[in-house]
Amino acid sequence: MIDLDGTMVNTLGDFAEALNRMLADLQLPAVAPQAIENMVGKGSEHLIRSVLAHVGARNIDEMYPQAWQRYEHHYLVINGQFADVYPGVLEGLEQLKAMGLRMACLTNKPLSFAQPLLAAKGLDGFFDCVFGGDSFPRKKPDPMPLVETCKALGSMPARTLMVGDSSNDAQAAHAAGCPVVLVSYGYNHGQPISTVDATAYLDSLAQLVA
Ligand SMILES: O=C(O)COP(=O)(O)O
Ligand SMILES: [Mg+2]
Repeated sequence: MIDLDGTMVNTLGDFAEALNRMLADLQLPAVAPQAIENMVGKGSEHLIRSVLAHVGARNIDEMYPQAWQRYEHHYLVINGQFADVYPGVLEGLEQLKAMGLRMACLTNKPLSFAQPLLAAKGLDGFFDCVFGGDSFPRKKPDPMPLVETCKALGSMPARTLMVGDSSNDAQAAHAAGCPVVLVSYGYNHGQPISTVDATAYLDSLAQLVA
């Protein structure tokens, strides 16, 4: 099970672009990409609410439905244009595929954002299934998405590796009973990844099989 944002694709540019187009529509000030980095990983609603609070919006609950509608519109237009696959990802996925392993992409991103992004970056062919933050009633760090993904893969949690970039992924994996490997270059809410308990830490997905 491989996470998407911060693990396979650096989507910070996409988030910044879609959020700033949303903020312009709402006549609110823009946000810097560095400020967004710490807010990514807990799904779109958390991200939008955090950004609205960051720019000093009032009545966030009232504004939220329109903010989400503008964000979704803009995100789907720009999806992948300001995002890059991290070095070593393609190599790592090819190595895993060559071992005959079944693979799932498991992200908190909405499924309607995740699928076209994987396709645009040429990563969709590696995965037997793709699940988003809206595929199950609860998101990571809840263990539910991992438990359900293991079922879809036909694999026991204890024999199913989660690969991610944040404490969200690790917490969900621990609770689901899955081993977890974390990459050092992702987002992790602004905290060093070494502060999060994991089976191993990698600087590149190309190191995973070794
Ligand atoms: O919070 C998001 O939208 C996505 O985050 P994830 O791909 O790291 O799960
Ligand atoms: Mg992530």
